Amino acid sequence: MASSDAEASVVRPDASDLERAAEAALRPRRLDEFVGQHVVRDQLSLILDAAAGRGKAPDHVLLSGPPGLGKTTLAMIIAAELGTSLRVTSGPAIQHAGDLAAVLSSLEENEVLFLDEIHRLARPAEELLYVAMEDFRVDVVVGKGAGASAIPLSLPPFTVVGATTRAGLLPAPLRDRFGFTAHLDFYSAEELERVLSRSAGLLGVPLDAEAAGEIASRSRGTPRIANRLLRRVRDWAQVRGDGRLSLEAARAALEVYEVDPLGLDRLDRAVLTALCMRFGGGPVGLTTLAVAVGEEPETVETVAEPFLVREGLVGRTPRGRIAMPAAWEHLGLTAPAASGTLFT
Ligand SMILES: Nc1ncnc2c1ncn2[C@@H]1O[C@H](COP(=O)(O)OP(=O)(O)OP(=O)(O)O)[C@@H](O)[C@H]1O
Repeated sequence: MASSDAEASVVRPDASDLERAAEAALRPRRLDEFVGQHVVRDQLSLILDAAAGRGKAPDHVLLSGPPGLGKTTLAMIIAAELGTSLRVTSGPAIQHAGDLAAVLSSLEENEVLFLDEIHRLARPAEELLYVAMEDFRVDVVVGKGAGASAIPLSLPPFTVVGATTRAGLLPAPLRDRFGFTAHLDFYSAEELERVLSRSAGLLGVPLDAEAAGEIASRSRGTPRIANRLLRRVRDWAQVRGDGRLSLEAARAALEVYEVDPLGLDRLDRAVLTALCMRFGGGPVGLTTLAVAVGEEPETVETVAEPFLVREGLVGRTPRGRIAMPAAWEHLGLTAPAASGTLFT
């Protein structure tokens, strides 16, 4: 998604470059500051303590889950807890196997290599990565064609932390090279309230408990969105209020940014409205639906749809997308009697 799209909406879970800079200040630095995800935290803490006790690099770690739930944050925490540095790259940034070989061969002992969007690595780079992760070796190919030969180059021990929003797209041989795989889940409203009160403390703004509750309930279970909404409420309180982040300030600011009580934004509502009003509740194909709302199919599928499906507003069927009863209700519309047959 283009960064301009991300900046245009406060509730999309992706982050633009500007957004990332604002986020950096709010990132938890250590495992005990990381809110929620208790099981993952506990498992990770065992792995890190054991590795520290042995004085060795821990197993490779794969983190999966939707955007904005803390994968990058956890990778940084892993490096910090191990007292080592973090090298960051991503699947799309690696065009050729040689690019990855260059990164791997410059790693220092026990460093952590964060590979974001690992499902987007090109196949030759993926194959090079298997060997590097398993045998701590890269084969540097010299020459071309029949005269080409591979010179093995040993690497110091290191840990790969891979992150993906699409774990299902990872080929099994790559998945198998990770000794620990964790799936991050959406956060509860109570956990998001804790994220918000920590962030408000760091920003030095007074956040009322009711306001924290209101923002949390409209944050789509996502800390990145919670922090973003907090900053927008802070702006409102500073410019139009008395500086205090009260319930009133939260509601007024969220109205200005068109975040509705479920946390839906303009694109979500456009999708629901098109589904119900133009297509009678569906089923309708993704491409047709995307044209109707003036967006790319990929944006509708990866940005709007997961949350709408999770909230039970949209259903996916082999014949296309359908509006669920909750969608009609949310828009204040009455479902046509015939649409009931879609669910039987
Ligand atoms: N468990 C948490 N506790 C407190 N803050 C969190 C937590 N998880 C995420 N955050 C906040 O949310 C922001 C987004 O997190 P992060 O960048 O780690 O997400 P991500 O899963 O890597 O997203 P993407 O896949 O889009 O890169 C961080 O800046 C951090 O402030």
